[in-house]
Amino acid sequence: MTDSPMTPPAPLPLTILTGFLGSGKTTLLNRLLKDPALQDSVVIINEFGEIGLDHLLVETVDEGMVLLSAGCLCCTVRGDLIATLEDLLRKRDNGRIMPFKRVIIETTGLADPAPILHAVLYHPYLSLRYAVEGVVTVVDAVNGATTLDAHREAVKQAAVAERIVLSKTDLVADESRRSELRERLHQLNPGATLLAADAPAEAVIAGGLFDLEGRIADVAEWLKTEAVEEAERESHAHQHGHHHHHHGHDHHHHHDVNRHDEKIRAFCLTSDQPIRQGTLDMFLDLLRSSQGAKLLRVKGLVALAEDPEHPVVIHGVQHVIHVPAVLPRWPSEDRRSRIVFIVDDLERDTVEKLWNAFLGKPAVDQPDAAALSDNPLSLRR
Ligand SMILES: Nc1nc2c(ncn2[C@@H]2O[C@H](COP(=O)(O)OP(=O)(O)OP(=O)(O)O)[C@@H](O)[C@H]2O)c(=O)[nH]1
Repeated sequence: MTDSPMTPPAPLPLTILTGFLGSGKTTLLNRLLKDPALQDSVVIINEFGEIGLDHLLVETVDEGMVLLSAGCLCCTVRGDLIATLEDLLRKRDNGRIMPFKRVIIETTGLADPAPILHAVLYHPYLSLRYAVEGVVTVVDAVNGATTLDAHREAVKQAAVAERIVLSKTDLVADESRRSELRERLHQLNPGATLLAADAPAEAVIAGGLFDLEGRIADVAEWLKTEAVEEAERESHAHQHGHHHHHHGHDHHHHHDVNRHDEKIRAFCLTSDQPIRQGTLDMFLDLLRSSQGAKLLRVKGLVALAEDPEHPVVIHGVQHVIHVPAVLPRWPSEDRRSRIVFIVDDLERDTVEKLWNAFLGKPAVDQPDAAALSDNPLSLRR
């Protein structure tokens, strides 16, 4: 297919690579960039990330930008990430740099990936030219648990990830320690795919919403609603289980009430009926304005009543909820609208009530308007 002046060019996949200080981001990236699948990538490293990419450098193409051996460009951002992303597009469009096919942003270890996601998703032009594939978070198997206990940034990085790469497992001989960390990460972010440090490049960087050719890949994989729903059932059963052994039994599970990740949870809301565009917009807008800071991540696939054949993909981070893409078709037989929420200190119930109210669904614990007026015992005549 050739691009005519009328059709906008296909958006370039963009991946955000994050992970706590020293977790192994650069090590992973160095390995990935040698993979042919990631040729023609641009890597953007922010100003604190001055790590040893030097041995890969072959040629300086522009100020602050270097050509890596594997056909990747690398640039270090000192200022504005937005300006850099725009500049890269301009140079690519003018043929001044290679026609890169993908952008990878490596953040500093203390970064919250949310503002980076915001920057791209909310930008009127960048959001058209870049397709955010998601966040890849590196978690170090040696220090992972301690870091999660001590730093909320690390918990957030893991909570918003599409994929979590476990590094340094070679340094942890004790399998039970490794599986404990895996279990904790799964509780924190049931939708994330857990990968080994030597996982193939495509699995780490792509495999999200878009594949390496920029085509829409497996949205179900991206949403992972089943994993989220299952984790919800488990945690529900777990809570109920606790009520039954109230009489001073030891608890097998050690619960630290101060643990950062206890308040971060994921859940999934669905609807069998297509939703009117206006209703969806109002729901998301009200949620965003009332709970914005607590919405670490919102992602979904929604059937609109106006055009049920073409589902829309919802992408949101905290105060910004963006509708970047209308899919050409449903990715599977399942045509339910599904929205996955990753929230911080926000009850499922709060969001669900709002959702039900907007969709006109009767709430479970309170009768809807019709039930009230039809009820013979109701005081209304
Ligand atoms: N044994 C082992 N060492 C690793 C692994 N991954 C990274 N390392 C080592 O961990 C140290 C930190 O790795 P980096 O890749 O620099 O970590 P980073 O996340 O980029 O670090 P910052 O950018 O400084 O936050 C280095 O000494 C790496 O060699 C791994 O899977 N196994």
